Amino acid sequence: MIKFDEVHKRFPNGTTAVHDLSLEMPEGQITVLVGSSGCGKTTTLRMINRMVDPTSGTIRLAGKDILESDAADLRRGIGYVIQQSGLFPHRTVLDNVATVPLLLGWGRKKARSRAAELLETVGLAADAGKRYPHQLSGGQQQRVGVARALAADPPVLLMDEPFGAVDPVVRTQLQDELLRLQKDLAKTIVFVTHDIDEAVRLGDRIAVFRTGGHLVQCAEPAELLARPADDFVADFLGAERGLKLLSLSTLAGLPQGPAPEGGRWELALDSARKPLGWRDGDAAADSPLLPVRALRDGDSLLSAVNESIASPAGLVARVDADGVLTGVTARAEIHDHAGEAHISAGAAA
Ligand SMILES: Nc1ncnc2c1ncn2[C@@H]1O[C@H](COP(=O)(O)OP(=O)(O)OP(=O)(O)O)[C@@H](O)[C@H]1O
Repeated sequence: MIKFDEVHKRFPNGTTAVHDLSLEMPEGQITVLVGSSGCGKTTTLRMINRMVDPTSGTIRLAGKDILESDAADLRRGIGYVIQQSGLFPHRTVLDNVATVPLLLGWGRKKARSRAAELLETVGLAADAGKRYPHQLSGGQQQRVGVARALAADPPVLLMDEPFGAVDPVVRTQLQDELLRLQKDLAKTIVFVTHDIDEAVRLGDRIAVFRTGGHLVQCAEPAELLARPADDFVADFLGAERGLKLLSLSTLAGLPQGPAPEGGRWELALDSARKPLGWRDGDAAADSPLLPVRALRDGDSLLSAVNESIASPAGLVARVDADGVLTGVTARAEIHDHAGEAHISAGAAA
């Protein structure tokens, strides 16, 4: 969908922000650009909607050289989301989202009804539309920013550190929301972050840059984690690279056995057979239960490793979609499986 061919950007002050970049961003996928500060991610992004023009090289969008398009026309097909949401402070949230449809001549009523629909799509209550941006939390403002970028239904979405300014819990919610939206919308998304966990979570492909605007490696997350191209990429991925890889596999397929009975640890269940906690047979009868975090098949192998360490019984409780116990899996089994998952990711890469 987007193709960079030997693209170079040198600013008038002599800084080379992007160095001979050749990179493809496939249609309907999320390509994440990562790298430390100043390595050229934002410049790369802004060249796609012609906020910055390359010094040399070609960028094609759906096969067409973007320099041949009128910049305003080009931008109509490209949504843009930035860190501070960039909302107009004196317009209501609804009117902020309706901005582009109004510019496209949709008429006020249609533009507003589209805006209201989008606010719901991004998980905001209808009354949020009547408020002004400063009356919303940072996370809510980011949702409005996403809604506004989607307003004209552009095939391409550029997102520059969109969730950088919110706390980790809200950030995870926004990431989940984006993945949920993307399942239905299948936009071509280019997403800039310097958070490698965010990149692994969101990216279909991850492009790692280093200072001077050099692309070092572009690969699917599992390949990147299993086979970093060099020490720079390995360092950037961090010492927990093996654990991050486990975040990409799920528990599905891991055998489970019956919950233990008669030993020291017993799983307390409610009347619907949902796990309540671990009962310690050696403790006084009225002792509180120890916490259990039951996992579903779709949960990651990383959360299973974590729970297997946290579980006093060394067992992970497994539940179905309704939270009802299906069985337990032992710590050793999970660790063996995690090791195998790691080896096969390396071999497949
Ligand atoms: N308009 C400009 N004029 C001169 N130099 C610029 C300009 N814009 C960016 N640069 C420089 O180009 C390099 C790349 O900047 P860019 O913003 O693309 O990096 P980045 O990877 O997005 O960084 P960050 O993560 O800090 O946002 C930096 O050295 C920056 O100082």
